[in-house]
Amino acid sequence: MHAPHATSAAGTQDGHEEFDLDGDSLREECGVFGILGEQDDAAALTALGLHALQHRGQEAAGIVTFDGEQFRSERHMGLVGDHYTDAATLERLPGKAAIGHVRYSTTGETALRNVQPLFAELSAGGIAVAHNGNFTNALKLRKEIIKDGAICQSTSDSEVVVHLIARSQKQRSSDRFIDAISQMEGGYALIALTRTKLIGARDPNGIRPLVLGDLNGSPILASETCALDIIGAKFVRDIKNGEVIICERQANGEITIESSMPFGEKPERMCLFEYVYFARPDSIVSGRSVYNVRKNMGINLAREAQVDADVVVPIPDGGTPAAIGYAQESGIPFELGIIRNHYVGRTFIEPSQQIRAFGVKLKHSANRGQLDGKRVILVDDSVVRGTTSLKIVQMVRDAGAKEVHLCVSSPKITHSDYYGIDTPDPSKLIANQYVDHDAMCEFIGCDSLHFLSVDGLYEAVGGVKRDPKNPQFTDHYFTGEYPTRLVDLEAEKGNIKQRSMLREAG
Ligand SMILES: O=P(O)(O)OC[C@H]1O[C@H](OP(=O)(O)OP(=O)(O)O)[C@H](O)[C@@H]1O
Ligand SMILES: NC(=O)CC[C@H](N)C(=O)O
Repeated sequence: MHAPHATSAAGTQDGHEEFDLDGDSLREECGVFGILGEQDDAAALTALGLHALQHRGQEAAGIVTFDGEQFRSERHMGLVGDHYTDAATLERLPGKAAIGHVRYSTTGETALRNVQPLFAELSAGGIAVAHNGNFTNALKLRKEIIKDGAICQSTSDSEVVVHLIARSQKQRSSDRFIDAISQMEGGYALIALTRTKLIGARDPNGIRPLVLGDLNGSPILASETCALDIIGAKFVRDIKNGEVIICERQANGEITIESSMPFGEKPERMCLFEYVYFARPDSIVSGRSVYNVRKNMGINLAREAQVDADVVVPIPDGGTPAAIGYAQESGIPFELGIIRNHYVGRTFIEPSQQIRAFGVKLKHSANRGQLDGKRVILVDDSVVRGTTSLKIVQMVRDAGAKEVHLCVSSPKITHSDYYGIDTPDPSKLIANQYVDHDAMCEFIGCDSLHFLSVDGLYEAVGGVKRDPKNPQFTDHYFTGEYPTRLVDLEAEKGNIKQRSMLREAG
């Protein structure tokens, strides 16, 4: 969960560029925001919504508006605040309707051509599409449509949906949209903007979140409720897993909302990592306060891993709510023994292991007064490669701690994600490098090492243990049980590479 990776493109013998679809570190996802409004300020509201969703993706941001006649698009590499705060940019994006996206790539390189929303001219008018998630059969479908004459403009999995919408024989844009997504597998929260409609959809398992909001009668679709809060919009409800929602501006100006369940109804399986790390603590995901759930994780961890110590110290920011829960349950005082430098953006850190390790020091520093001579319990939300833990344990020891115990408020990560989280190759996960628990503890350099159990995590989030026959959440990173087929991964024997003739400059 570090900074954006650089374009990972490598030349092949025949001169094509290959893009690694399987990055080497666990990172953010993407965020989507859309509004079908009444005022000519849809771009400004979308920029605010995207700003609130910035934690979900820091590589690039884009907004597409429709002003009644014309679609307008601005897509930039970098942060929302770098591009969408000045009046001139917003003036170039007039219109009452808009969708926007913040990106952290999971498929396709970090380049402008992959920045969303993607836009296409269809025979029935234009359509813009923004996607959080990852399709597990996009490469297979992409090969098929290219063979059939499609001209792909990006290397993103999301573009396949746009092509399938264009190829659909259905009449209404919403039916074309449903036709397209019914061919896709994987995890997605998708939103689309046509001349009259704002469309949203969640994958049948509901792996990725999407909520419906309302701002004075204008419907809003957003990845998280924090994007509604920033503009003073009301939370209406979660979009259901497998639901397609169509908000439409009728000829008389009235906005109607229609919902359908084209794939039938089944229980939701929200991604547990939204609760562990991704979502903002002030968001409500599937009816649960992310902050409270994280505190529960810390409470359950304190019950499972009882450590005799003087102080509980979070590794900020991710570990803070769980550390509060741990301290409350154990009765051990909570202190800010590590201070985070908020001016080190996630983008500061470059993707080589050497510089990434350096980045941890830039970001965190020891608050010696709270650590010196103490037995310290460090609490973090997750351990992926172990880079953060290794450095921070050493830092805390250097600050005079007598003992350092690392308590992690999620289970060991043993499997990669293919639904929108950019995870390392499984061989680079520390839990696979050090299968022996004591060896992992020794490598990290702590006196003891504890992970929350899978059941402890389930109870913290949903109140009950995991049902092994019908798991209530998506949890493959901890269990290896994937909720969908992994079509491309199986077809490409684990080595998913997407070939492109173009290596984009800049
Ligand atoms: O084992 P690693 O590969 O080091 O990854 C795990 C670390 O990454 C995340 O933090 P992040 O750097 O995203 O910062 P944040 O907690 O401030 O969001 C997470 O909270 C862990 O501290
Ligand atoms: N992290 C995401 O949700 C990324 C969306 C899409 N798969 C992309 O790479 O652009």
